Amino acid sequence: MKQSTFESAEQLNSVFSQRIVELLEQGIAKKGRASILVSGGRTPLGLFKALSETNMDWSKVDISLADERWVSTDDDASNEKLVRNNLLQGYASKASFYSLVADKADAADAIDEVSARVSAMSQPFDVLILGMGEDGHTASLFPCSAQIQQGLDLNTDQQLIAVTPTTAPHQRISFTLKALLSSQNIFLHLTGESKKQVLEQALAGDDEFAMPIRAVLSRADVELMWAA
Ligand SMILES: O=C(O)C(O)[C@@H](O)[C@H](O)[C@H](O)COP(=O)(O)O
Repeated sequence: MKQSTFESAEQLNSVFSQRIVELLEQGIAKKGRASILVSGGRTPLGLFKALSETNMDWSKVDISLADERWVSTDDDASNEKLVRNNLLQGYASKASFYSLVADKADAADAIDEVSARVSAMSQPFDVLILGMGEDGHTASLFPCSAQIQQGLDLNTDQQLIAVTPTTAPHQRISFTLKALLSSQNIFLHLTGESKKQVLEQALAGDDEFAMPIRAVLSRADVELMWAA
C-alpha cells in the first residue's frame, strides 16, 4: 500500500483534491466522462469543499456514494445531504449526482431500482474514496451485520446490497466488495491517530469478516491518504 502522510488535514485536502481532479480529467480524456464514488461520515468534509472549489469540467463527471444511510435526504445523517451541501457546490455543482436512496421503507426493496440508476454512471469508476470505521468497516460493509458474507462475496453479480448494522444506527445501502474493487483508483482517506491504529490492526491480521477493510487492502492497490 502506498502511504501518503500529511502534517494537516488542510494539506491533505489540497494535494488529494488536485490528484482526484487529475484522475477525473484523465478519465474524461479517455472515455468522454469520468466517475467518482465518495464516502460519507465526517472525514471527507474538508476534501469535499476543496474539490468544489477546483475548476475542471465537472459537467462530465458522475458522482455517487460508496454507501448511504437509509434516511431521508434532509436528515442530518444523510450522506447525500453532506455531498449536496459540501461537494456539489461551486464548480462541482455541474456534476451529475446519482442518489442511492429511493422511496421504500426497506432498502432491500430498492436494490433493483437503485442498481438500475447507478448503471447509467460512467463505469468502471475512475476514483473510489473509502473511509474506515473504528470496527474496521468500510463503505457499509459492517463486520457486525448479517449481510457481511454477501457483501464480501466476490462471486456476486450484485453491485449494491442492503445492510443492517447492529452496532451503528440506520439501515444502509452499500456497494459490494466486488463492485468497489472494480474501481480504477482506490484511496483510503483517514485522519487521526486512532484510525491509524485501527489500520495497523487491520494490516496485521487476516480475518476479513472481523475487519472488512482487510478484504479491500489484500486485493487492491490502495493508496492511503492520512493526516494527523
Ligand atoms: O456512511 C458512512 O458511515 C460511511 O461511508 C462509512 O464507511 C465511513 O466512511 C466511516 O464510518 C468513517 O466515518 P467517519 O469519517 O465519520 O469517521
